[in-house]
Amino acid sequence: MTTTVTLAASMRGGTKDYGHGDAAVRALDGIDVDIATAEFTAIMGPSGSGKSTLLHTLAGLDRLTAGQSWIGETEISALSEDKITQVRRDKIGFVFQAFNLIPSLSAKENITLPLDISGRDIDPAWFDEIIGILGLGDRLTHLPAELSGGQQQRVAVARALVARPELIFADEPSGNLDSRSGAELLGFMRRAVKEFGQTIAMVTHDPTAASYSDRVLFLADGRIVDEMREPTADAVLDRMKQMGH
Ligand SMILES: Nc1ncnc2c1ncn2[C@@H]1O[C@H](COP(=O)(O)OP(=O)(O)OP(=O)(O)O)[C@@H](O)[C@H]1O
Repeated sequence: MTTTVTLAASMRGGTKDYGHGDAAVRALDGIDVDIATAEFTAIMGPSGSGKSTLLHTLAGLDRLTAGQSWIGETEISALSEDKITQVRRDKIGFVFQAFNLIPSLSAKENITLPLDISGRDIDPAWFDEIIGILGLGDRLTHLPAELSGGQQQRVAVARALVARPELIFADEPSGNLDSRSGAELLGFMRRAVKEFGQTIAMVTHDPTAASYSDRVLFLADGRIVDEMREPTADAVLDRMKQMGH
């Protein structure tokens, strides 16, 4: 029996240089990677190994110097900035450490902003489900400044999920949270993958956070040097130690 894996994102020969001459840094050095649909992928590696650069170039927030990358079937490395912006808006949700909530908008307005911007309707049942699972029902009229860090982060997750993006990119999503809120958030992300078929790619330094994923990619010096399926926190920690982290 053969099974076809659908790809939510991929990269071939991904190379990214910053700066010029003596100051030049090769942040990505010929990366080949596939992000399968309905899978939770964690990206780990020492500081400066290229994790954020990989996430940003996969998401079309930054351009490769050489090589190709795709979101679904669309080769974004071949598109103009305007077209990339459109692909990002239509297909991608972001959960970054700086929550990027708009201070003057309520939690609910922040959550529905991506749909409002792209002129799409809100699916009320889906909205209610996300809000229920994230426990934000009694916080929807609050401004971000009136919410705890954990609640703000959950608003950012709800905003990323509400448009049912094909792919969510997360950069240290639990980084600013206490361990209980972090575990809740990661548990929810895992549920979104298992129960709703959401695809998530997440950068993290934390072996426990990585253990919520289906697959960990290990980066070193801009290259993928290893991967691990069904990771446990201990196995990830051992691997990181071997890498001299
Ligand atoms: N805008 C930039 N200009 C110049 N160099 C950069 C830029 N962004 C990243 N770099 C360099 O590229 C390399 C990879 O950086 P990147 O942020 O992707 O690593 P990382 O693995 O995410 O690191 P960390 O875990 O510390 O966040 C580093 O050497 C970094 O100094």
